[in-house]
Amino acid sequence: MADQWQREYDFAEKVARKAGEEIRKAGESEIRVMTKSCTVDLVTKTDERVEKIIIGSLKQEFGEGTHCFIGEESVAKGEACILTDKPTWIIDPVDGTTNFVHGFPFVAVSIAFAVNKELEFGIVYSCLEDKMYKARKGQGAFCNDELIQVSDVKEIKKSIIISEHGVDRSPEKVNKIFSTMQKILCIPVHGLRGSGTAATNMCLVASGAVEAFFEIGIHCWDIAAGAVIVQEAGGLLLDVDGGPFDLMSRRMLSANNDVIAHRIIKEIEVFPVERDDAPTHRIY
Ligand SMILES: O=P(O)(O)OC[C@@]1(O)O[C@H](CO)[C@@H](O)[C@@H]1O
Ligand SMILES: [Mg+2]
Repeated sequence: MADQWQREYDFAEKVARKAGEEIRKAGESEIRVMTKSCTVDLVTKTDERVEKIIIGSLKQEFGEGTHCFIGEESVAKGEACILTDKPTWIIDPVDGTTNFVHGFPFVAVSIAFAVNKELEFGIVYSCLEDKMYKARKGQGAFCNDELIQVSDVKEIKKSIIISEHGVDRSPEKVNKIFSTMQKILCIPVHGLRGSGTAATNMCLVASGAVEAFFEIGIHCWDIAAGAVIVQEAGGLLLDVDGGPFDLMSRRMLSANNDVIAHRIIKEIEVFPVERDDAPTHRIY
């Protein structure tokens, strides 16, 4: 069916815009900060409220029980994080909560939709910049309705690379992350960056502002929407060891092309993380 999931896609954009408005408004008053897995893993009432608004709106539009949901804050409260073949929404209501709390201007709403474990579309609304990124499988990627494309740079020495350090601050992991960053910086690349939101980072790859973004320790809700956007903009997704991308593995490299991707992979010091769908999963 040609327009299957079109209604879901159109509605997701509306919901993302509404969620972004809520986040912008909430940022104007005092933000009450709480923590999740550790003292640097921040969450606010806005994260929880916006997730409820998104899931509530989707249930109202498409009917209770027809779709499954994986939402960051619902999982934090104990809901399952298992991707099945059923139509499933994968949601990060506020990607970049630390940025939101500090007034650092990159905060995104990330909404993806998967069927038979395949991502059908993704919406990333970078709400403080008012940039609506979206992509549907096979139909290209857009920012504010303009077609976007990854960069055509193939020389690593002419690239900008993004990575993030996450909230797990155990010295062994931090050492590996910074050792990887040091090696990449000293290739040398033009620069290293990080916006503080994985969803936005992926849109920066998709729109050609940077050549690659990789991270070990991200979650499916951080990257599901961005994954479609990067691929539809002509980029690729891989595991950080060069194997196939696995949404639930918490390991991801997105790049403009395979030359850049494999040059970065040579430098990445991989460390173990528990999968999102592991039965004993502890949220980081
Ligand atoms: O908790 P939040 O704000 O939704 O996630 C913020 C975030 O920085 O955490 C990831 C893990 O390091 C990031 O890359 C991701 O985008
Ligand atoms: Mg979040």
